[in-house]
Amino acid sequence: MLDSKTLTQFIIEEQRKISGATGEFTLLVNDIATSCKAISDGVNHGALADVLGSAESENVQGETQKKMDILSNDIMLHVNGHNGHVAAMASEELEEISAVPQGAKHGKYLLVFDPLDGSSNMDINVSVGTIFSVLRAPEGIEEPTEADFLQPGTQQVCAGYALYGPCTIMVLTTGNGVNGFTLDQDIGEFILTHPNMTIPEDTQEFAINMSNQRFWEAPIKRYIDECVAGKEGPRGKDFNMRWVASMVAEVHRILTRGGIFMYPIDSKLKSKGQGGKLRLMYEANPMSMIVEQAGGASTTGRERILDIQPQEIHQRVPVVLGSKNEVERVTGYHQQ
Ligand SMILES: O=P(O)(O)OC[C@H]1O[C@](O)(COP(=O)(O)O)[C@@H](O)[C@@H]1O
Ligand SMILES: [Mg+2]
Ligand SMILES: [Mg+2]
Repeated sequence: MLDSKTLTQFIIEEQRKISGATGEFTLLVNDIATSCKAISDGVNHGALADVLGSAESENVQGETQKKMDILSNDIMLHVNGHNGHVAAMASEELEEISAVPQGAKHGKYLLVFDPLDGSSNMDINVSVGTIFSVLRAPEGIEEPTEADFLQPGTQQVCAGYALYGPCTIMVLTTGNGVNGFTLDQDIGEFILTHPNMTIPEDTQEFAINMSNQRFWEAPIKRYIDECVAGKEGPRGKDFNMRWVASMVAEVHRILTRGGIFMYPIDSKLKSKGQGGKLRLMYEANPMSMIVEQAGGASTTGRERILDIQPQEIHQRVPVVLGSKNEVERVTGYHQQ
């Protein structure tokens, strides 16, 4: 085991290639990794600790928060807010952005995160995760505002997730490919186990919540009908289907064996005045950077997600991501 690289060693080596790197980014990634180790420990305790079930509160999305949503949010804020590497943070579980505590040193990064993704799976012991995105804070500004966070996904310095499944894995990119690290619970270190993850351009596996079928737009209906028609249909090949209801688990499966994941816009979401289900800043953007860095593609069905100019911190967008040729086919159907 000791001949494998730890996450910290890997990031230090990467940063050495960047002239002018101060080491602050390495320390930030270390803090995020520490946060995810603590969240992993919480998740793994399940009913042994008071982390299952709902809290008596709602988040800005109008969703009833799970106890683990709140605990993981507190962990991310506490661990990353006190070490002087971030200037401010934003979270799925907070309506407003969170400035670093009074008196704490301000760092040069902005941290955006979904502290617990797939939280509807927490009580049924199915994989959940944490998703994060790192942006640069505007220089010389003491108190960043929400507007400073509203940068297109192409401006991300780093994006990653931790998946709390049968084992805990952290996957991240700093713009030089995608690497995965498995948490060795014995030594408490993330170890490089999945170097240079890539997504095959073709796939025969799709993921979508089929129960929304009657609300879908025609291009999505056509694409899924053709997949379901299989060999006998215009695609001439059979497709398999998966739906874990944790975006982190879907994306990890796609990074591991290919696939296409879709949470498209539909008439039900539109009727609620929503631009999609998933959130741009802390779900779609970080996952899109990872997917593109692994050779895949990520669109709304109509445009590249990383090119979108964000309008507000909890903005929702349609998501179609994964194996390049399938994503391009779905996007093509939207243009016809
Ligand atoms: O409940 P549905 O329609 O299956 O949606 C599942 C999707 O919602 C999410 O759970 C939303 O994320 P949160 O759990 O962080 O709110 C995604 O992880 C997942 O892909
Ligand atoms: Mg989520
Ligand atoms: Mg969440």
